Amino acid sequence: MDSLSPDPAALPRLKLPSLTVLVCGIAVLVSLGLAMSSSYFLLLLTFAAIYLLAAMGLNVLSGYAGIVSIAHGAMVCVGAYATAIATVRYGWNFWPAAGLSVLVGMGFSALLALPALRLSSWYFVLITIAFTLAVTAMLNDLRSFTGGYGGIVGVPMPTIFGAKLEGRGLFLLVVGLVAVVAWAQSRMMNSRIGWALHSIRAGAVRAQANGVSIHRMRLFAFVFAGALAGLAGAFYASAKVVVTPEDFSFDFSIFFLFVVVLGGPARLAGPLLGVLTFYVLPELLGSLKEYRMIVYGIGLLLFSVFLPEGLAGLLAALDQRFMRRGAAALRADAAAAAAAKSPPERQRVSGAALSVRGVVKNFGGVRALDDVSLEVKPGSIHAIVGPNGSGKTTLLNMISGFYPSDAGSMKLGDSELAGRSATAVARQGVQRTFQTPKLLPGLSVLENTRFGGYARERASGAEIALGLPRATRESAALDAQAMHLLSVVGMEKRAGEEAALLPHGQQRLVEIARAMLGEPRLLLLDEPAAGLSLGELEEFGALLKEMRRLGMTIVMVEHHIELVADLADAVTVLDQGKVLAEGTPEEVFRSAAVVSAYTGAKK
Ligand SMILES: Nc1ncnc2c1ncn2[C@@H]1O[C@H](COP(=O)(O)OP(=O)(O)OP(=O)(O)O)[C@@H](O)[C@H]1O
Repeated sequence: MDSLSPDPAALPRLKLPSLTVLVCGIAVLVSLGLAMSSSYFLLLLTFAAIYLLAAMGLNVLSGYAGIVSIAHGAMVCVGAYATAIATVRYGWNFWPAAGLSVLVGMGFSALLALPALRLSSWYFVLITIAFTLAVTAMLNDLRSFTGGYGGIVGVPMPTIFGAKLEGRGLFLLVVGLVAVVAWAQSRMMNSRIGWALHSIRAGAVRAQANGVSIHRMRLFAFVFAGALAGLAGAFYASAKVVVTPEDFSFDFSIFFLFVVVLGGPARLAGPLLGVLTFYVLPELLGSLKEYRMIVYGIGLLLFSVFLPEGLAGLLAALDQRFMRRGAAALRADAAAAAAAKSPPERQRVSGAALSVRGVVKNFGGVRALDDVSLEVKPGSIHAIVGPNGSGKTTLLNMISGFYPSDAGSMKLGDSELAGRSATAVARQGVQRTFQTPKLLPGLSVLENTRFGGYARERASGAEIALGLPRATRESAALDAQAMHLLSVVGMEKRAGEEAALLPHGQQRLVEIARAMLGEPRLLLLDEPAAGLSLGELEEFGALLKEMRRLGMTIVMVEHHIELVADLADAVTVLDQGKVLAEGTPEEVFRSAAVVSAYTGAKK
């Protein structure tokens, strides 16, 4: 067996059957729609598909990006009114009106994004509530435009080649759109876009360290959700023929959040399962309809205790129990096959010099770094050592842009790093690992490693969503490179497994592979050897030497003195925020001052 092939005995458990569930669910919906002769049921299923379209948008915003919005129903409402006003008052055809609804949904959603980029989540939730109430109030107040309480009557059906789509035709059209959106969404969420959203949800640090612009990604999530809400609104108006403020009461907005949360947030099949269980089922069981809000409340209580990952999470767990191969494992297989077929060459890296001069950092009254300077030569390994609390991690956090400096300069090659955000520093070619590994939970080893290539990917979001050749080629090539790097750190056999479940030492190796895929000009490692066994330590040392041979510049904070003595070209010793000594390992570790700082012995 090729060394890159995953070991079948350690094959990962199946993960995320979400796409399969979604495809089957859509197939069931279509079959039901085709079999139904009752126009009531057909209309019910049409509304289910419309709600699904809207909920899929909210899943990106609240599920994948983790931004809780209660204003989604209000977005559907503005979309519905945009189509109603354009068609009924101005005589537009349905299609341009639906286009307008999409734009209006995107516009309102982008407006709502502005406070979300600045406020804490609680304040933002309050703003979404206020927005929902304001939209409802406006519907009544702007009577001449919206028709007030009576609403707007006579919204036309869509037409295709002159033929009106009613009943089954409208149903199939909406389900067709749902299928297209689901297909595009599954591509996006299994690419750098989905990983970037995931990293924001998992904590800004992970996102910034990979060069993700948090503002841009959040704005994308808002605009995407707004577009789908607007489109769903257009179909809602058309299917209903009449829109009134009553349709868009407050519980309409809450309904979408329930559907996403109880269906399974950040899972492709979540909204489908949510709509089927919390809309179609209560409607079919007639009497339950009256008690819908009570059903939601009880559902929320039970789910929060027993099924925090929603219905889709339950399916994934069952799946994990009974099946062995899944999307993550299959992706790892494909990457292994590609890497084995044409092994990516280990290319030379153009490591940059790092020059830190007079850096100062205060935390309140604590001076964590006091006039610290160091020079790191390109293509060398520079170790930073010192007793606990001497400022080593603070220095790495400042170089990588996570802490602003109070004074001093930090230059990578010719570019100044001081004053730049962590995202900008990562995009300058600085990659880092953390004392406690920060991998993306729920994603495989390969996917986590692939995320390291985020800033290198050139295919646009649209190319990824549509699966255009450049995006597919680029993704496959990076998958193969990631697999190769995993083999370099000895983790290739675990490529399809969930990274966050591995022992810490192995997670650290995955983090190093992730950082290497970014082809960094400077690699910062924070205690990389912690938790490694003796054998792993030896392999790790060899790996760092190989990286240096390829030209990478490495700065590592490390307590393991033997490893530092074996690897480092230069060492800087920090003590109480000051540079205590610098030089080669031999010079530094012979210094009486250094021995005293470590042992507490008198000089
Ligand atoms: N975010 C922070 N807020 C307040 N004080 C901080 C913060 N980060 C670090 N410090 C303080 O700055 C000093 C240096 O801490 P730092 O974590 O950089 O040390 P270190 O050398 O990396 O220690 P260790 O080897 O234990 O990781 C300590 O006194 C610490 O308490």
